[in-house]
This record gives sequence, structure tokens and C-alpha cells, in this order.
Amino acid sequence: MKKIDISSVNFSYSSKVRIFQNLNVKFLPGKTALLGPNGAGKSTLISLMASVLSPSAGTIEVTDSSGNQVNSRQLRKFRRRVAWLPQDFSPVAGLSVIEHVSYAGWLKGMSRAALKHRAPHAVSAVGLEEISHRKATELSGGQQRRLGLAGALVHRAGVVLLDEPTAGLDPGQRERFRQILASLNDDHITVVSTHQTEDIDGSFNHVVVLVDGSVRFSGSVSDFMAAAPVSAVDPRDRVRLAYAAFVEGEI
Ligand SMILES: Nc1ncnc2c1ncn2[C@@H]1O[C@H](COP(=O)(O)OP(=O)(O)OP(=O)(O)O)[C@@H](O)[C@H]1O
Repeated sequence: MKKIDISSVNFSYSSKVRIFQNLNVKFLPGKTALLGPNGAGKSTLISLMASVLSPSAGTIEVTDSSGNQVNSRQLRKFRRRVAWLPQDFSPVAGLSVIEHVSYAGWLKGMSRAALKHRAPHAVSAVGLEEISHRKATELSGGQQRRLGLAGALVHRAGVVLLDEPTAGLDPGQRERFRQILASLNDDHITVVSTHQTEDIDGSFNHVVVLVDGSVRFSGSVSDFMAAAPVSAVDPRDRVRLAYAAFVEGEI
């Protein structure tokens, strides 16, 4: 994948609540941390990129490495390129863990043969292999989050959108998520919305900061850290200070 291009996008949930007005932002290959305070519009932006919401104006377009483009109005084609873990993921009743992940892949057009190999692999990657035959609805909240992640990763999409994938995970599982993230192909575009700024240095290539529906920063992690107004030795402190400054509008 070469880029996902969000151009002149407007979006409102109702005539009273305008979320985006002329939003322009690009997501590039590699891992992008999508940051912003509660209500900034991160989930809305991810849902627009996943094509489950449609902009009232503007375009969302994916360009692959050969230069071919597909936009979010060409739904079927677009969705096959995009994997999505929603913030409020909840499993389909009646399916086991392995069936659930296979079903997610089938919805994206994967063949049975590919699923036979890929579904168990995705289940193991998130550490659910020992309970792969349990009913998905019987899992704990954190286990369900990992199930959703396996479903998003099973079809190796060129664009991977993960909305707060580590919310509710214990420290061991957050570390596992960091390893999964590290294993994802940097030729693909991975966008992760998160409130955990301590994970950014070392895990991500790019940062986008969204505040009140506007992009306050979009660039590399190193440029983001260099923008911290106070020099701090610890990279995690630099990320935290830069983030606070962009949110407060000090930069
Ligand atoms: N279904 C909806 N109907 C109406 N308003 C909504 C809906 N979903 C979100 N909003 C509003 O849109 C704005 C952006 O919400 P969104 O969930 O995109 O923010 P967020 O940055 O993901 O927040 P958080 O960090 O709390 O998850 C908020 O003001 C929210 O109240």
C-alpha cells in the first residue's frame, strides 16, 4: 500500500453535531498512532476509513503500491483492502473462537483453503489457541478484544485499522500486542488509535494528533518528539510533553 488519502472530508452525526469540516490527512505505510482526547473524533475517523460511515463531502481513497486507487464508495473492493477492529467489538453469538476468526476472514472473501491455515495462526498470534473451541461470547472482555484483533488480522489486509486494541488488556497482553504490532508488515498501512502514549516510541513510525475534529500534528515519531517544548531525556516523557503541547494548542 502506498497511502490512504482523506481529502476535504465533512462528516456529521446529526445537523447539530459536526465532527469533521474539510478534514485532510494522509496515512502512509508503516504504523501510525492516532492520538487525541476523548471525543476528538478518532473512532469516527477510523469508522469512515473502514467505510462503515460515509462522508457527506470529500473522498477517502486507498492507493496500492502499483498506483491503483479504490475509494470508499466502491464498497466491496474497498473493504477487501481494509481490516478493522472497532472500539465496541462484540462477538457473534453461537460461534467458537476459531469459527469466529474464520467467519471474519470469509466475510473478507478468503478461500476455505487459506482460512484453514490462516485462522489457527491468527488465533495463536493473540494467545487464544488453548480456548479456540470455546464459545466466543463466553470469553472475558480482554479475551474478546484479542478475538477481534485475530479477526482483523486474519486476511492480511493492506490497511489495518485498530480502534483502541489494548483497552482493557492486562500488561502481559499489552506486551503481546506490541509484539503483534512489530510483526506487521511495514509495507502495509496500520492505524492504531490509542491513549497509551508510553508505547509510541519504538512501536510506531508516524503520529497523527486529532483535537476537536482537526489534525494538530501529522508526521514522523521523531518529528513529533522533537516538537516537545521542554527537553526531556526519557523518550516517553518527550512523547507525553509533545502530545500535551499539541492538545493544548501550545505548538
Ligand atoms: N453514534 C453517534 N451519534 C452521535 N454522536 C456521536 C456518535 N458517536 C460519536 N459521537 C460524537 O462524535 C464525537 C467524536 O466521537 P469519537 O467516538 O469519534 O471520539 P474519540 O476520539 O474516538 O473518543 P474516545 O477517545 O472517547 O473514544 C463526540 O462528540 C461524540 O459524542
